[in-house]
Amino acid sequence: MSAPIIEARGLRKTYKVRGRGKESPRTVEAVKGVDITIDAGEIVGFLGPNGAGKTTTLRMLTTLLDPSGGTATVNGHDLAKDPVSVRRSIGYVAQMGTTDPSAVAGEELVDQARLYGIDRKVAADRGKALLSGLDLDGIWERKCGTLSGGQRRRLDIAMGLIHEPRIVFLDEPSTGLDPQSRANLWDHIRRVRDDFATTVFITTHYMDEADALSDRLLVIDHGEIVGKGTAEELKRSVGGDQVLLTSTSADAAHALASAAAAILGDHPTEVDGDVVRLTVPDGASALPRLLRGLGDSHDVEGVAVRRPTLDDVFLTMTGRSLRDEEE
Ligand SMILES: Nc1ncnc2c1ncn2[C@@H]1O[C@H](COP(=O)(O)OP(=O)(O)OP(=O)(O)O)[C@@H](O)[C@H]1O
Repeated sequence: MSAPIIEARGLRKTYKVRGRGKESPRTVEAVKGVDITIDAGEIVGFLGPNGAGKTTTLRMLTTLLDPSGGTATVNGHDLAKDPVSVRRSIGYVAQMGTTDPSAVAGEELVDQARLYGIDRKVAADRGKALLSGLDLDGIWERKCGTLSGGQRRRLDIAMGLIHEPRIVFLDEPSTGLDPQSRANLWDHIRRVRDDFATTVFITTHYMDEADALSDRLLVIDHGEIVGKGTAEELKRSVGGDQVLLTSTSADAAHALASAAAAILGDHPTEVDGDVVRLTVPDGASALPRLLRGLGDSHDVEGVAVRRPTLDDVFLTMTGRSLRDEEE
């Protein structure tokens, strides 16, 4: 196995905040000693509610912010000892983007490449290929301010990739985009990884984004990593799927619950009015077995399988809903 492309141990950031008026200064422990291991070519979603510590972690890993403690290597370079090599090997796409509305898209790309010492002609060729790969053919001469939100975000990503970094950090890339542009952006991010084998580290507070895009997730809350794994693994860790059976009455539901237990074995079961809720490891395979076993002996008016969401994962891990935090 090759060495991880990002490895952080006990990474920590404490902000000192000046008190207002006569208030004494206080400290905010934004990131409390996180361990992060990321392999080359992964798309890793860094999921957490607002204020969880995502941007702070990302700014430390991209050398924009000095850690208060801990160590990290990025692409084999030590964050503290060799920040210049770290910077050269990464692309960073900030939440707000970096393009100037009055600048021409192609010139922005070439100027960005020049910062890395890339020849103008090479930069132009590379920029055009990148724009084409991101479905942005034809915007080379356009002023950045005239592009749609989705086009502008894809141009930001092209800016982050122009020097062919092995890792790109994307901070909340789809904030402010409509659902269709978001899904489209995810396709493009996946394509970047597939075409250029780029490792993608993406912060998000959107569960659907983390779920749809990431190979693996790190869930952060109050500056601590509270979960890691694939979306499937995390969902499985909260106890499985729910099979919902609607019966004809509360009495019938109790009888149905007993019959279900006899067929499927002992699983957590709740009866709520005329609904029976069973928690099983794999709802999709349990349901046909259950219905076959029940036959016509019970009146079942409706069935549903509810798979856990990342919100259920967050709720189980923190006792709070990610959705509440978003609101
Ligand atoms: N410069 C700063 N000075 C003081 N406190 C800060 C500073 N930057 C961030 N914080 C605090 O640190 C904590 C983590 O903030 P951070 O921006 O890393 O969270 P986040 O998960 O990226 O949130 P968001 O999704 O809103 O960007 C929050 O409590 C925030 O208020």
